[in-house]
Amino acid sequence: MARAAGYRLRGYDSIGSTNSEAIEAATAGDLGGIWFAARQQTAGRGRRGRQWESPHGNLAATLLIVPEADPTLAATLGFVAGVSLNRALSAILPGGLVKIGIDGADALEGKSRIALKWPNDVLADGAKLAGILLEASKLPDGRHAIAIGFGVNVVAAPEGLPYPATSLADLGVSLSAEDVFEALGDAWVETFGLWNDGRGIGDVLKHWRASAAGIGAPVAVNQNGDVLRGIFETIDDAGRLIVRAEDNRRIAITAGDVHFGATASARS
Ligand SMILES: O=C(O)CCCC[C@@H]1SC[C@@H]2NC(=O)N[C@@H]21
Repeated sequence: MARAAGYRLRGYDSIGSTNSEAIEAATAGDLGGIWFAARQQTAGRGRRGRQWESPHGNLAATLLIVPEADPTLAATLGFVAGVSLNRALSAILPGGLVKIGIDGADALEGKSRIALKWPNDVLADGAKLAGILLEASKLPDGRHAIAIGFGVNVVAAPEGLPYPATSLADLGVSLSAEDVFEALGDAWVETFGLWNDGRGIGDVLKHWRASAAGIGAPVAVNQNGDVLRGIFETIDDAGRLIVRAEDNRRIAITAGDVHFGATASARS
């Protein structure tokens, strides 16, 4: 892999899972500021215990960091990851570029082809292009090592999923995983600076909301088989999904699978 602005880099041609490698390194006392990037994963992991396909040529990269922020704030790094990936991919995809000023939604210009889907997906033209998996491991000194895993479908998208998926190649972009990694590394440094040990989470969330898919639209949220239907109102300042339920209750959701549309089913 090419370059990892501001961090150490461990590159692999093929590996089981960059997230597993990062957590193992942290457990062995390697304390962060390291990117683990691979051209292929043989045991890639997705959210909620799912498998993540990482054929040769797609990007699999994990950043291992040990933030000073407390664990609740550290969990908001998923939004830093989403905003970073959104910035990197919006700059890469023709017609994907949207100018987002530091003040968030007010500075949004035009409409991007790239959107963020709560909690951790990146969509292109409505289909899943990339996913993020955030995992934490408690260190002996009480701090938490955070592994932030990014999977981007660069050359191929998985088939047979219950939702649409796409790749940069499908979208007519012929870039390498190295190119995408470089763009992601730069966008991460910028967005992580904005996060500022958690003090800037409000600004990060403004950016996230400005690129969010489905705000104001019908949504179905599947929480381990329980399905909540309503209108997706916003993401609150803790990063929770706020749904106005059909019985008018305002419900804050911390985990679940989201499906958009008036006929949103609760497929995962
Ligand atoms: O959408 C999801 O379910 C999250 C996918 C996260 C995949 C990435 S690829 C790099 C890192 N290593 C893994 O095993 N998973 C994450």
